Amino acid sequence: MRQSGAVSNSSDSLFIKICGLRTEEDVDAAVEAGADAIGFVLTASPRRVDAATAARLSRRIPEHVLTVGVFRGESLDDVRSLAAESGIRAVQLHGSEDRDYYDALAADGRTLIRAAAFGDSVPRCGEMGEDMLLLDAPVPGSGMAWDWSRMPVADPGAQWLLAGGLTPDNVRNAVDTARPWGVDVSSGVERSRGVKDPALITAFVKAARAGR
Ligand SMILES: O=C(O)c1ccccc1N[C@@H]1O[C@H](COP(=O)(O)O)[C@@H](O)[C@H]1O
Repeated sequence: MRQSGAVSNSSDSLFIKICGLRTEEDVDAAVEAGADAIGFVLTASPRRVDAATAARLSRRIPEHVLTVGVFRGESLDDVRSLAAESGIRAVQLHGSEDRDYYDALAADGRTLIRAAAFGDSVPRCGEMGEDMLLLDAPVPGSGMAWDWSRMPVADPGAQWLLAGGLTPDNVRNAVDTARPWGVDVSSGVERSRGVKDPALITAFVKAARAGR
């Protein structure tokens, strides 16, 4: 792994990313609960924030928590300028970006997360030079789950995150079944679409790490 993108878990346990945060209250809840990464959606979504808001919220986040910008289909120039303006350290890409695109962001020193839908062929972490691979449902941010039970027979490589339809109620079973390096959640910690619930954020982190 590139040194610039090196990522470690805060507690040598499951890596936990909470995504789509928009308020100070939600950011504080995620940090206090022990999240390893916090995501800001900088692309079209009910959870979208502008770069200035992401920058303001990022200033509340301690250094050991990775700040992530989520993108889908933006040009390289747009991602670069939004990442610089918001001050996020990692970039999560949901589009069909090519290797040159990844390499350019890596050269900027960004940690890279490649998002892919789980399908017939399982992608491997690092194929595009990314630091983490996120395996998600076909529609990201929809709250829809996929068949995690297929994961023990597939091998996506070291630092892969399970996403798609996770909740405080199902995350422990999902982790025990699929054995990911980390998990990522958005819809499952919301009281309504795009509106996070701090109590659900706390419950998610607690449930994900239960017994660890
Ligand atoms: O949250 C969104 O609206 C979104 C938009 C565009 C790309 C990704 C998005 N979210 C990502 O979706 C997964 C899982 O979400 P969920 O828990 O099933 O709602 C997560 O990685 C988000 O970062």
